[in-house]
Amino acid sequence: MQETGSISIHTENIFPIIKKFLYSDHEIFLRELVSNAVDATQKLKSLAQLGEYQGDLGELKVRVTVDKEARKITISDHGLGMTAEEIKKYINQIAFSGATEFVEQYKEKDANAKDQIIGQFGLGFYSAFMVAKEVEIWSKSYKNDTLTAHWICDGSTQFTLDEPTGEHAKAERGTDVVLHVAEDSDEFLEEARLRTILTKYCKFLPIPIEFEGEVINQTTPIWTKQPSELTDEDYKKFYQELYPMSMDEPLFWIHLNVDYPFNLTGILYFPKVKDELQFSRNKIQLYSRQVFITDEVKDVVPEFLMLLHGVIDSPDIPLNVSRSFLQADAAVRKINTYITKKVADKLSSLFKQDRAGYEEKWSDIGMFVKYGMLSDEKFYEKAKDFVLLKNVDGKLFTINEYTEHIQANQQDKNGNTVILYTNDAEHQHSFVAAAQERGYDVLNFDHILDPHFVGQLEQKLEKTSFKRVDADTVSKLIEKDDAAESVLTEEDTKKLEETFTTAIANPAMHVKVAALSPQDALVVITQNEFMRRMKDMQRTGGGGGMQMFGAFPESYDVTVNANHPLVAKVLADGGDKLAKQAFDLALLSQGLLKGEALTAFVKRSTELL
Ligand SMILES: Nc1ncnc2c1ncn2[C@@H]1O[C@H](COP(=O)(O)OP(=O)(O)OP(=O)(O)O)[C@@H](O)[C@H]1O
Repeated sequence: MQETGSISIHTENIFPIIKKFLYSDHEIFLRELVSNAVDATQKLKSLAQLGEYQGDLGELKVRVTVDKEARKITISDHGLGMTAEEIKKYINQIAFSGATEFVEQYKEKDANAKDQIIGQFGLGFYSAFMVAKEVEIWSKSYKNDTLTAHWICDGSTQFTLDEPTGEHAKAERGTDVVLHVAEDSDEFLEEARLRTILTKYCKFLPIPIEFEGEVINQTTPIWTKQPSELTDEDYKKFYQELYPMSMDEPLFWIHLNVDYPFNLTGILYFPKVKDELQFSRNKIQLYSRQVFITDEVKDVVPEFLMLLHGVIDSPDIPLNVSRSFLQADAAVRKINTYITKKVADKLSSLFKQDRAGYEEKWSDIGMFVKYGMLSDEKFYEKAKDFVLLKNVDGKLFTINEYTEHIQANQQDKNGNTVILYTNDAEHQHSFVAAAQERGYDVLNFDHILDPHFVGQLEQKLEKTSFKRVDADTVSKLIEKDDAAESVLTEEDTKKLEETFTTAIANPAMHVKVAALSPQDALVVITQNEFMRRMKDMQRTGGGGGMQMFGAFPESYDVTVNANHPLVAKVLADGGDKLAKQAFDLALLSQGLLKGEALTAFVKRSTELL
């Protein structure tokens, strides 16, 4: 048997679901109803432009009022209104949108209609029942000779509709939606609460919204204008309006404006960020046709750009967003890619057009750039030409400039370039100084992201490795052919190693004797680059397989310089005291000598004097 048919829905069952679960936040009822009122007004303006309405437009405001005593909230507009027939069609049929129908009907005549009308699902109106036990509509259509339509519904599937005349007739064109607020929604009868909601969602709606006698919105926010109409001051002023609490001016901004393959406008500001990873999320505000949706932009804006501030407005982002929806939405993915590209292009042009200005801002934008490179391959490809590396003298280089800069001096015997860095120039001063004495350059990688960044650069750059200055003795940092020869016999080498091992008496310190230059220190304490990096990564949340390295105890290499003039003394009788002293001095120079060991060292030094 084969049969086709249509699936039926029982309204009694589906209705509560729409009311309660469609929107997670009850406060958005106001956004929905004000949006409808704005739509009704925009539609009337369109009709007037097309000559289909020739009457007087009057003052096109949307008014919101609250009467706490009578437990009523009223949303009134002076828009196109509805006849009783239209209420039956648009309101009584859930999920039939008059907005969509209007756009369809007029899209040929009025190309802008699509961009101006907010509604699209035919569901928004019913969000009123999230806070109201009864909703009334009083409406009068713009069409000549129509009666007032009066609709009442208590949130069940029953409604009444009549066309009152005489004193009950509505005098003016437009619609009043009256909510009789339910007992459990008292909060929405508070003026302050309503004002907060209105300012949150309706601050930039294109039609004036009056609440308790005061217009609460700006109808043409600057992102809807052309960049050529705007001055730097306009952008800064708008920033201040968006973030009244912010003390700092933004560093620079990007005015977004696309209409193909999706629609998006907005302004993204680069704020001043201090060195630490201060993730001030929830800063970018997401709008759809000037209606605020959310400041949870996680899925629309790439993670690394969450530190940016500003607004994004896209009608392609549905109003009733839910997270899972956003993630899956193809338009949202495209927006994400577009924003990344725009930001990269902006940084690139700043870098090219004003290198000095760019360098000045580097301490603020460096983190965005590095984070972006780490989290987005496409961004890496663009940013590799404008990411800057800073050396210990404060000079900034691009990657290419830097490799050029150290080319002559910092190649090892296998032709690999070795980039030296410190993560704490003060702490590792003796190593930095030793490297500089050799004519090496040392980079400053002291940001929390830098261990990851170093890892990334090492993978990307060919024949290049990174070594922290304290990873080895200076002569071994970059291995050259001119290795010094040891002046010690094998027996003395062994004895020297034993003397030090006994004097140090710490299993975490691995003593080895090496032939360094006589000018180098007698003892150098280093930490293996690989192990240390793994530990660093683990500390900053490298996660996964990195965990195991954290469990290893700290371990250091203690290199004793076989060619140092003092070696003879250590090898002589009683040399262990000298060995201990030399080891402590090495610890001291790295800030590793503390507590009891430090006291003992001071005491021993005094005795020696
Ligand atoms: N104040 C109003 N004036 C005139 N018509 C209105 C008004 N409010 C609602 N309508 C009509 O009722 C229809 C349904 O409204 P509803 O809010 O449920 O859906 P929508 O606005 O079309 O879409 P969305 O679910 O995206 O908000 C609207 O499309 C419109 O035709």
